[in-house]
Amino acid sequence: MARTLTVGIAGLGAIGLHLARALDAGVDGLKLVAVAARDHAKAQANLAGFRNRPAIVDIAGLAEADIVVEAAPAAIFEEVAKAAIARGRIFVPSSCGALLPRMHLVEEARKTGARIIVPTGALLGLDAVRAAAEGEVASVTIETRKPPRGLVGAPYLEQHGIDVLAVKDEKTLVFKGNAYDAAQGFPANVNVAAALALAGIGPQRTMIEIWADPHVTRNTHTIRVEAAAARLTMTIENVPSEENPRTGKITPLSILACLRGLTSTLKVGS
Ligand SMILES: NC(=O)C1=CN([C@@H]2O[C@H](COP(=O)(O)OP(=O)(O)OC[C@H]3O[C@@H](n4cnc5c(N)ncnc54)[C@H](OP(=O)(O)O)[C@@H]3O)[C@@H](O)[C@H]2O)C=CC1
Ligand SMILES: O=C([O-])CC(=O)C(=O)O
Repeated sequence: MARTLTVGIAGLGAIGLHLARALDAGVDGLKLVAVAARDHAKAQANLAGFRNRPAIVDIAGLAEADIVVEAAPAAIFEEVAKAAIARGRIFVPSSCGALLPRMHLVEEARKTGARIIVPTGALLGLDAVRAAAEGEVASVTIETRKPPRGLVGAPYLEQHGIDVLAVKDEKTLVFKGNAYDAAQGFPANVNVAAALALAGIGPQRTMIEIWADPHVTRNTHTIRVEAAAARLTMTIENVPSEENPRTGKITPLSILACLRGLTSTLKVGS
C-alpha cells in the first residue's frame, strides 16, 4: 500500500482554506499536518471546526511535510519555494506566475531531489497542451476576460493609469503581450498564462490578451493552440470565489485533484 503523504499549506485564503477543509474531510493517502498564515489568530478561528487541526507554523516549518502547497500572495512565493525545495519536498505552487522569473529554482530542485508540480489551477487542458508540445507547436494564445473587479490592483494597470472600474459598457483590452510580461504586470490575475506557458512553448512565445469585460460574471479563459498534431480551442468560465474575486472557485479543487494524483492507484489524464 502506498504510504500517506503529509501536506503543508502556505496561506489560508480562497485557495488554501478550501483545500485545507477538503483534506481535513479525508482524502486517501494525504494528511494535512501544517499551515502557515499571516494572521495566526484568524487562522486559529478558521481551523476551529477541523477534525484534525493542523499545526500553525512558520514558512520554514511547512517543509516538514512531504508536500508543500503555496497558496499565498506572490510576494512570498520565493520564501515558500526555497524552504520546500531545500528540503527536497514536492512543491505545488499556486502563484505560478512568480515561477517564471525564477526558473533557477528548477535547477535547485534537481540538486535536492525536490519536485515542482504546477497544477492546472484555474485553467483546463494542460494535458493536451503538453502532449501537443511533445511535437511541433506553431502558436499558443490565451484570451482572458474578467469582470473589471477581478483585475483591480494589478501593477500594470496602476503603472499605465488604467482604471478598470471605469469600464462600464464596452469590453476593453487592457494588455496584449507575452505570458512573461503578463505575469509581471498581473501577478495576482493571470497565473493561468504562466501555467499554460510552462506546459507548452514557454513564456516568451505564449501570447495573452487580457480584457476587462463588464458583461461577464465569470473569469473566462480561452486557449488556442495550433500544433502539428492537433488544433485545440478550449474555454473555461470560472465562478469567482466569494473570498477573492480574482480567484476562480475551481482552483482549490484543481489542486486537490492534483494532490490525489500524487497518491492514487488509478490516475486519469497525463
Ligand atoms: N494557478 C492558478 O490557476 C491560480 C493562482 N492563484 C494565485 O494563488 C495565490 C493565492 O490565491 P488566493 O487563495 O485567492 O489568495 P487570497 O488572498 O484569498 O489568500 C492568500 C492567503 O495568504 C495569506 N498570507 C499573506 N501573507 C502571508 C504570509 N506571509 N504567510 C502565510 N500566509 C500569508 C493571506 O492572509 P491574510 O488574508 O491574513 O492576508 C491569505 O489568507 C495568489 O497568488 C493567486 O494569484 C489564484 C487563482 C488561480
Ligand atoms: O489565473 C489566475 O490567477 C486566476 C484566474 O484567472 C481564475 O481564477 O480564473
